[in-house]
Amino acid sequence: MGIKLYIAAATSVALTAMFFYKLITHRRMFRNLPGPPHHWLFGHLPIMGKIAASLPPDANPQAYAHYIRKEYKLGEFFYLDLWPLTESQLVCCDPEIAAYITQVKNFDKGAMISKFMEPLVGKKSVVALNGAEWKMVRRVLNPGFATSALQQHIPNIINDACIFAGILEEHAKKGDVFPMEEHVARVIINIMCRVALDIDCKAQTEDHPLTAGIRMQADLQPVALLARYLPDPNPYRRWLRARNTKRINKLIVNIVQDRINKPETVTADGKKIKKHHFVDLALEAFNEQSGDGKVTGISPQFLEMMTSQIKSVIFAGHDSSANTVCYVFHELSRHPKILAKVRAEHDEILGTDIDKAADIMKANPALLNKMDYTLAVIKETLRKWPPIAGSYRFGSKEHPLSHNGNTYPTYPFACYVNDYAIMRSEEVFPEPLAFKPERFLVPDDHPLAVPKNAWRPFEKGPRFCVGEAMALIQTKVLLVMVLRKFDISVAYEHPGPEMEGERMYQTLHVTAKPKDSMPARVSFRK
Ligand code: HEM
Repeated sequence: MGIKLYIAAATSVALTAMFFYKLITHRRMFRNLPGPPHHWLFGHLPIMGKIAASLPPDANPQAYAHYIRKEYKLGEFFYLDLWPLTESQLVCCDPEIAAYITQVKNFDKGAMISKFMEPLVGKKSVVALNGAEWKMVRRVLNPGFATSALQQHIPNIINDACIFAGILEEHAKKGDVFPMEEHVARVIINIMCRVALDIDCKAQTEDHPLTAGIRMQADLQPVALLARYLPDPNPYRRWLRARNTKRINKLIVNIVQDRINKPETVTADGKKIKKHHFVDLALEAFNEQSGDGKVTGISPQFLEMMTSQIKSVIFAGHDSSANTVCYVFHELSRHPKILAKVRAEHDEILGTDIDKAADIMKANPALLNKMDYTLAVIKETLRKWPPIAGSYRFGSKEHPLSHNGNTYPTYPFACYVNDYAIMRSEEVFPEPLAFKPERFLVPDDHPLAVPKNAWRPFEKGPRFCVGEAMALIQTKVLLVMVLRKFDISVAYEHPGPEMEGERMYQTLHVTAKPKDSMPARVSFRK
């Protein structure tokens, strides 16, 4: 007994000593590094706490580093000592430093991203993989989202947008207030499922099990501040998530198996019909890489890889796109002159008969490429309201940061390329809180012109968003089908918390979702 006690006491003394040794050496790393005031015992945790307390409790944590930078007048980059809560960070708020990390060196994705995304998309997701495995999966993903494949989907995207317009029409007749994000998310899920899986899950009008599973999984993500860093403390939620994951996986595996067993489709004269759905193109690409030209044994590993990628595109794609559409509606509702210019552009390109717009676009999808002003509006929305704040990368011993003649370590830090801070920076985007689509239309020597590498809502470099083209196409189509028919307004029914005067601030969902899903009212255009 005596010996056991002695061993227990000695172990706890040794563990405490190790903890304090780690604490002191860790905190000392920050002595000469730029950053906000540093506490010898707590590092920057009190600063994080202070900034979090100054914002609404459900504000998306992607904004924290930006507000720390503003509050402490920090420069192009700074360090945050957040151990033991999470990895300590090198926060990058400058386009050129961001380019160094993501475009020039393309540092590996960091651990934070796997922690947050794994419950949604599995262990083998393109979003979190690195090295050769990532390269292989990315090659599999690219063809399904290339512009040539997407062109084939435009008629169906238009059909989904027409159903969405019909749903808004019902709301316009009722004059009710409804959560806009929920409707937009459903139309986008439908589009994603068509493009990725070649299924019409009728997400806008029926409760397909896949739609329900996807929405439920997103809603089960823990959103409290600490839950982003620590394991989910709610065992019931963890169980629900695991059960829902099994259901979603089963649905997707069945779809993939059906596609594998599906006979080749051929034309009357026996030629193979070119495939354009992601699931088929991904299967083809996997086959090519496996070298035998045919999927033979469907191994559990293969199915895990496929399921993970399908979930990745659906989760990475639907939430971010839906949130973007909501913020476009929001900005246009309070900028009537900009809205009038968008409508005028649609009239000019598609004619003034709104009911013919769908057929005209279907007959000539290239018309969407002519909508320069609409594109500028979408880009400005993504600048101000990026659904994903940036990229977490592992620092590298071999590649420190050179800045103004000095060298700074990137290792052992998580390099957080903070696109949110870059795109809301006064020095990079004059009047960052103003909504100015003309930033994207002025010549390079204009004071408003966007500096190189500064607009990065889809990130840049080899790991830029695989769905960028698709996100832009579906957003344009939805705007065309809706804006000339309806006036949309944000309709919070009660006063409540705000961020920088914004009632519709970004909260944490899978990406950055508008507060309370954007309560909205729709009326027929006056
Ligand atoms: C407005 C809509 C969207 C925005 C703002 C957006 C933004 C981003 C950003 C910032 C990243 C990089 C994340 C990081 O480095 O950790 C990313 C990656 C990714 N996005 Fe998107 N995205 C959007 C829509 C989509 C769509 C529609 C898809 C579906 C195809 C998609 C699929 C992906 C995938 C698979 C990755 C991981 C790429 C890789 O690591 O190689 N995204 N997205």
